Amino acid sequence: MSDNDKLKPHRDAIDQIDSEILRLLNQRASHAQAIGTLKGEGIVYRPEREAIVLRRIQEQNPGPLSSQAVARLQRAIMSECLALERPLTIAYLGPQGTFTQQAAIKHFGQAAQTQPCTSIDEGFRLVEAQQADYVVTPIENSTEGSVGRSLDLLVTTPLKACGEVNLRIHHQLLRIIDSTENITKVYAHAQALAQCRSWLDKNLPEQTARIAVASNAEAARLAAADSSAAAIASLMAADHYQLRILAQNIEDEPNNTTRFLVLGRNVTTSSGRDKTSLIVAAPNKAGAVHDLLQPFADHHVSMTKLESRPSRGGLWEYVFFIDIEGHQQDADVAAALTALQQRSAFLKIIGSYPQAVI
Ligand SMILES: O=C(O)C(=O)C[C@]1(C(=O)O)C=C[C@@H](O)C=C1
Repeated sequence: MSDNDKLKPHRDAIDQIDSEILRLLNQRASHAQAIGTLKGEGIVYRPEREAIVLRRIQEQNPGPLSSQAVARLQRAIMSECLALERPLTIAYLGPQGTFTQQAAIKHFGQAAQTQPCTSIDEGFRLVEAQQADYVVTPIENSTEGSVGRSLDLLVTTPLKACGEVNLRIHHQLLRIIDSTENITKVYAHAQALAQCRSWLDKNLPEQTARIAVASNAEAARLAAADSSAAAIASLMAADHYQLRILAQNIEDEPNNTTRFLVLGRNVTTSSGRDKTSLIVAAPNKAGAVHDLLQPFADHHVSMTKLESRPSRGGLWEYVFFIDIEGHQQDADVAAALTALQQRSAFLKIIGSYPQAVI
C-alpha cells in the first residue's frame, strides 16, 4: 500500500469532520448574531461571559489538543462571532507590531480592529471620547517593573478595567539581510536593550552602538531602512517590516512577562474567578499603611499586587496600587472595600474583571 493510500481514510475523515465543524461554526455564529440583535445598541463585548466560555472549554477538553490550544481556537471563534455582532476597535500603543498590539490580539482575537496610538495617553483619550471601544495598556514587566505613565493615567481616568493580559515577552534580533556581519548599530526600546544586555555583550562586537528608540516596532521600522542596522523587536514586527530573524529569544530572563490591563467605559459583572484593581492613598502618619491593609486580612481577601508610587498631585505622599482576588460585588470583597474606604484618604476602584484565562 502506498503512503497516499494509507493517508486516504484519515484525510476522508478529516474532510467530513471539517464540513461538520463548518456547519456548527455557522450555527454558533447565527446565535451570536441573534444575541447581537437582542443587545441592540447595548454593550456587545462581555468579558465575564468570554472567560466562562474559555474556562469551560478547557475543563471539558479530553485532549490530545492542549488546554492552551483549545483556548486559542475558542478565542478565535468568539472573536469572529463578536465581530458579526459589531466589530470592536482596540486602541494600543503603536506603531504596528508592538507587544501591546500582540497583547490586544491575544485578548480580543484577530477579528478585532486594532488602532495604533502615538502615546499611552492618546489610547486612553480615544476610548474616553468614544472613538475606540477599549484600550490595552502595559502595567508592569517582570524584569523592568512598572510602566509609570499607565499607573499615573489610572489615577485620573474615568475608564474601568475589564480585563488583564499576561504576555511572555520574546525578543528577536532582526535585520533586513540574513547576516550578523558588520552590524554597526542596534535599535530597540530602552527596556528591550536592558532585557537583552548580556546577550548583546556576548554576541555583538563591543563598538556596536545601542540606540534607544520609542518602541521596538519603531526600531524594526528603522532597521528596515538601513542595512547596517539591526533591531530588537517581536516576531510580529519582523513579519510586518519583512525583516530576517538573526537570533531568536535573546532576552536574558526566560520568564520575562508583561502584564497589561484592558480598559473600557463599562463595568464588568462577576465571572466567578475575578480580580479587582484599586488605588488608595494613606494619610501620612505612622502605621497608616498597616491600617490600610488590615481589612483584607480581616475579610480573607488575597492581595496579588501592592505597589507604591509618589503621589503626583501633592495631596498625599504616596498612592498604592493594589490588586486583590475576587469581584467588588463578592460579599467578602465588598466588606473589605467598605472598611478600607473608612481608613483611606482616597479610594478608587479601577475595576473588577476576569482573571486572565489564556
Ligand atoms: O454571549 C454573548 O453575549 C455573546 O455575544 C456571544 C459571545 C460568544 O461568541 O460566545 C460573543 C461576544 C461576547 O463578548 C461574549 C460571547
